[in-house]
Order: sequence, then structure tokens, then C-alpha cells
Amino acid sequence: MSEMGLVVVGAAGRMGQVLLRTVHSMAGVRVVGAIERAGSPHLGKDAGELAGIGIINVPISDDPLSAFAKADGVLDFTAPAATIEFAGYAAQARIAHVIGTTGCSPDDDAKIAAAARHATIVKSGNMSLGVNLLSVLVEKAAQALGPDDFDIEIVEMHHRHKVDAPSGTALLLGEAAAEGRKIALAEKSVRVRDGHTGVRETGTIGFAALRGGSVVGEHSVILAGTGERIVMSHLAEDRTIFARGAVKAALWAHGRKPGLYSMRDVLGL
Ligand SMILES: NC(=O)C1=CN([C@@H]2O[C@H](COP(=O)(O)OP(=O)(O)OC[C@H]3O[C@@H](n4cnc5c(N)ncnc54)[C@H](OP(=O)(O)O)[C@@H]3O)[C@@H](O)[C@H]2O)C=CC1
Ligand SMILES: O=C(O)C1=N[C@H](C(=O)O)C[C@H](O)C1
Repeated sequence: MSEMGLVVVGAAGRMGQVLLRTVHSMAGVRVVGAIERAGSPHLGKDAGELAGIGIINVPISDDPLSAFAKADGVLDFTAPAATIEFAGYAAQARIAHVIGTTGCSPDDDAKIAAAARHATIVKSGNMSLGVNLLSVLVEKAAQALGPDDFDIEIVEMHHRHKVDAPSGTALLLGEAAAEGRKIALAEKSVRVRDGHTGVRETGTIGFAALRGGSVVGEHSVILAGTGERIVMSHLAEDRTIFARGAVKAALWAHGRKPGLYSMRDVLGL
């Protein structure tokens, strides 16, 4: 079978460069396009050279439509406004769209779901195997340990450049806990505490976000009971874990019928 041709959007970003290196190193896939926004100082540069792997003869362009027309899939770790635009183009081209972008609003998610009528979209707040396995364990723990006995708090830390909070992963883990408890996260989450908050409301799921330095991504789900605590953590040490997951998702989505899928679908968890 021929290699799957992938476009990396946001190619000059932190994840974009790791994706370029990862696709270049993996069998069954190759980089056929690299996109940055109009006006980017990186336009015209060779994507491989920018990512430190040598010339691959893929110039960075600001024309996603032309790039998608020649591709089988898109790897997208950019920003919500860009991701919505790319989902529309992926739907027009009827190709796979792997979305790692976080910070999407409910309205953004509705637009992505609409694009998934024609594109095969895999979207996840975290593409790593470890976090997705952790989400299964969190769901089970939250189901087994009821709200009257155990409070659930989710703590995350990321590098100083991150622009959204709570992280996509924290929300994914919160959704897993809510699923385990058969509650709607939106109705039970506590995103901020400040000042005289009053006592903790039973059954809520709390979030705390720390930012600083170069931390790739750290998450802990704490189930706090009386006299004991269970702490389940994932520590990301290298962005390659996200990139490898994204490529795996693209290969899984290639040729699959349009729809909106998760990494748990891809990994069979
Ligand atoms: N799901 C997962 O496993 C992971 C998700 N992420 C998420 O991925 C996203 C990106 O993270 P990161 O790489 O650190 O961020 P960066 O800011 O380093 O990279 C984003 C890149 O996308 C570019 N971009 C933004 N808008 C457009 C556009 N309209 N057209 C083309 N390019 C565009 C940016 O360009 P410019 O600088 O000009 O704006 C930048 O180069 C975040 O939402 C992050 O949370 C990150 C890691 C793992
Ligand atoms: O912005 C990041 O860096 C990361 N974002 C994702 C998130 O919001 O959870 C995944 C990972 O933690 C790194």
C-alpha cells in the first residue's frame, strides 16, 4: 500500500515541528504539505529544514486548500479559530483530520461536528497512549468510589506559553470522571476558587491549573476520601508521545467513514 500523505498545519509551532520530525521517522506516512498563516516569517522555507531533519522539498505555504487537495490527512495542533477553518477544508477534500488543538468552545465543537459529516475527524485533548489509558482508570475509579465518600480534584501544570486553561487533558479526565459518576461535567465542575468559597459542594469535580517554565504537561486526578487519597498521575516528558499518537490516529482514520472519533476509539480502549 502507498504511504499516507499528511499535511502538518501550524508547522512552525512547538507541536508542528515535532510532528514533522515524527512523520519523517515513521513508516507508512510522509509529509506532503506544511502550512502556516499568511504573513508568517516562515513561509517559503523548507519544512524539513525548519524542523532540523534536512531538506524534504516541502515549502511552508499559506494555502491550505491546495495542500489538502493533494493529501490523505491533516495533523492539526494550532488554535481553535484555525482548526474550525481547517475542518471545513478537510470536509471539502473528504480526508482525515486529526485535531489536537485545545481550548475549543462549545460553538467551535459544534462546527467541528458539522465538518465530521464529510471529514473523518479524530479529536482529543491528549493524543498519548498513557493519558487515554489513565482516562479509563479514572472512569472506573470514579464509578467505584462514590461522591459521598470521595471528592475528585484535577491538577495540571504546563509550560509558560500555554494559552488555555484548564488544559484539554484535564477536561478529558474530568469528562471520564463524570462519565464514571453518570453526571454532566458542565453542571458539576468548579473551575476557579478564590476568597471565601464556603465548604466544598458534594459531587463536584474541581480543577486547578499551574503555569511555568518548560513543563511539557503534568496531570493528577486526586480522589480524596476521609483518611486516604488515591492520586493517579501522568507526566509527559517529551512531545513526541503526542505526535506518535496523532500519526497513529491518521493511519487509523485513513479510509474510514466520516465521523467524529476519539483517541479511545483509535486505541480500542
Ligand atoms: N492533544 C494533544 O495531545 C496536544 C495538544 N496540544 C495543543 O496543540 C495546540 C498547539 O500547541 P503548541 O504547538 O504548543 O502551540 P504553538 O503556538 O507553538 O503552535 C501553534 C502553531 O499554529 C500556528 N497557527 C495558528 N493559527 C494558524 C492559522 N490560522 N493558520 C496556520 N497556522 C496557524 C501558529 O502560528 P502563529 O505563531 O503565527 O500564531 C503556530 O505556529 C494547543 O492548543 C495545545 O494545547 C499540544 C500538545 C499535545
Ligand atoms: O499546550 C500544551 O502544551 C499541551 N496541551 C494539551 C492539553 O491542553 O492538555 C496536551 C498536553 O498536555 C500539552
